[in-house]
Amino acid sequence: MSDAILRLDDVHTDIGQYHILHGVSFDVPEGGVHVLLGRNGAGKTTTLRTVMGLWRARKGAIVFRHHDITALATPDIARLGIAYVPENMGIFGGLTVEENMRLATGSGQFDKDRLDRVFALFPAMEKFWTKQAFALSGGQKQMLAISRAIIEKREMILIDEPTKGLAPAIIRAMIAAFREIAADTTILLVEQNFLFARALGRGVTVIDDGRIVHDGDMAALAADEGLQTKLLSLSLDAHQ
Ligand SMILES: Nc1ncnc2c1ncn2[C@@H]1O[C@H](COP(=O)(O)OP(=O)(O)OP(=O)(O)O)[C@@H](O)[C@H]1O
Repeated sequence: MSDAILRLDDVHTDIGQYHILHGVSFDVPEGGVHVLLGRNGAGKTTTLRTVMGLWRARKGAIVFRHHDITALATPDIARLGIAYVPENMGIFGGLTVEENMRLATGSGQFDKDRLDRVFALFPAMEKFWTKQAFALSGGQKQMLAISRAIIEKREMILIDEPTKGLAPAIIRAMIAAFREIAADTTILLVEQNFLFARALGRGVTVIDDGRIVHDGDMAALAADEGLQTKLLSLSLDAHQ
C-alpha cells in the first residue's frame, strides 16, 4: 500500500535461541489507529520491540516512510519520529510528573502549546505535576507514559497494552484521549481488550505464534464473531 507509514516485510526475530517472529508482514496506514491483536505470547511485544530496534530482525525489512530502519539504532529510530510506550510504561517512579515529562523532551524545555494539550487530554497530569510518579494510580501512570510520548511532535506512537488492569471508566477516558491523539499522529496499538481495540481501530492485524493470521478492516472483524473466535480462540467480547 502506497499510503503506509510503516511496513514490515517478512520480518524474522530471534530471542536468544528461540525463533519468535516467523516472517511477519503488514502495513500500518498513515493516520488513525491500527491495532495489532493477538493472544498472550503471540508476538505482539516482540513486533513492537523489533520495530524500535530493541530486538534485531534477523531477516526481512522494516520501512518507516522511506527510511529502511531495520538496522538502525533505537535512538536513531526515535529521532525519525517514532515513540514507544512499553507495557511496563517506562516511567521513573522516583521522579515527579514534571521531571518524567521533561526527560521526554529533546531539549529539556516544554513547548507550551503541547503541554497545554497534554493537560487538556489528561488533567491529572497538571493536578499531580509535582507528585512522584510511584504515588500515581495505575491509570494515571499510564496517562503519564502516554503524555511522555506526545510531549513532542511524533509521526507515530507504538503503544503496548495501555488498558491492562485499568478500570472501565479510565478505559473510556483513554478512548477519548487516543481519538484526539490519532487526529495528527499514527498509532500502532497492541491490545488484547477487543472492546477498546474495536472502539479505536480502523485497521487490524492479528498475530498468532509469530505469524500474521489476519489483516483487514476493524469494522469487518467486529461484525464477524465467528472470525473473532476463530482468530483468537476465545470470545473476545468476554475478554474485556
Ligand atoms: N526475553 C525473552 N526470552 C525468551 N523468550 C521470550 C522473551 N520475550 C518473549 N519471549 C517469548 O516470545 C514469545 C512472544 O512474546 P511477546 O511478549 O512478543 O508476546 P505478546 O503477544 O506481546 O504477549 P503478552 O500479551 O503476553 O505480552 C512468547 O512465546 C514469549 O515467551
